[in-house]
Amino acid sequence: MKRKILFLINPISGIGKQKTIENLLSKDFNNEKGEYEIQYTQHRGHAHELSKAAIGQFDIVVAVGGDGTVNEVGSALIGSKTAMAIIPTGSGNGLARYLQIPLRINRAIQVINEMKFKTIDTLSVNGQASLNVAGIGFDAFISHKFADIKDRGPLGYMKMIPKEFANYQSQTYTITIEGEKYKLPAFLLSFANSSQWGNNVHIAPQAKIDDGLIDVCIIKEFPKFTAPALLISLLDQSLDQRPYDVITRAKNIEIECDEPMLGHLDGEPVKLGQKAKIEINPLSLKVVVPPDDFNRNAFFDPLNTLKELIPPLPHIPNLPHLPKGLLGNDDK
Ligand SMILES: Nc1ncnc2c1ncn2[C@@H]1O[C@H](COP(=O)(O)OP(=O)(O)OP(=O)(O)O)[C@@H](O)[C@H]1O
Repeated sequence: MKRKILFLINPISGIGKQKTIENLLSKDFNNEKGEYEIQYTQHRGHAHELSKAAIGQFDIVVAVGGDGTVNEVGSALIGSKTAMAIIPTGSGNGLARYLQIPLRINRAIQVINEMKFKTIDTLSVNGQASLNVAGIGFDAFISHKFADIKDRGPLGYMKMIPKEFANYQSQTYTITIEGEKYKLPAFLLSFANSSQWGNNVHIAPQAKIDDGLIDVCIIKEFPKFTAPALLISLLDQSLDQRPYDVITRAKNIEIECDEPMLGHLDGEPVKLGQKAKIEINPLSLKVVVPPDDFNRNAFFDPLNTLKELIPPLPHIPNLPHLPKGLLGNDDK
């Protein structure tokens, strides 16, 4: 069966890799599997509008961009039969990396040729969708700053984060997880559907995208000189082993704060007000993923080969409640 595919290209995402896509599509897209159309997004929100209009007209909408573009496309397709595919050309590409979609455009096109589908969970934050990771606190503050700069790409983040970190003040939040309330100062609160923000920075190393649960990560206020240890644990996927931070799983979370909260949905800045309600929407979005042996059959990649030699971390069981000892009863 030939499928109808719409490529939506965000021309400002990342560092401009997407400029080669029309050439690569004419070379690498398998015309026996489908026929495609291409549209370029013209403004923020345009990919969402075009994706909504594509439901019933197209079988697959391809987000060619970063997590912001993926959020716009995926949020429009939730609950529909139209699937989302990704060609990662953004700055972080968190969801694409989690789903093991190659970062090289020609390889990502070959994934689409394979037409393998999977259904994933999505999150809702005050009624707005997040597909990868949503958050409140320092990461949200960075997403608001990043939205205003022209210097995109991973380097843009690397320049901005240390500068903003030096002056950032943690806020106190009241957190209700599955009916239990906690009050504490936190550097950031993350609500993870996949395991990573992007660029292989893992906020929730054990998160599974189809388990019907949100991995809630609370990074408590900490002395700034201990930041390198936190950074290492984010990079080597060991945040869940640090005694200072809390990762638990839940279907519903409520966050309250005396000040209006800045939030982000997949890296896109949002204003949340003084109350945020986060819920899981289980198995609500159809996506295109690589077949199991796709990356194994790729050309020899020494870094990937090395990664495969490292045994995976054991899967932690679901934790119904926050470990109270960690937060201290005075915080309740
Ligand atoms: N033509 C356009 N002009 C300006 N902004 C656009 C245009 N098309 C899309 N956008 C917006 O660009 C923003 C950034 O896109 P995207 O998130 O895909 O890239 P990125 O930020 O470089 O990558 P990542 O999210 O992976 O870090 C999104 O908010 C999107 O809505």
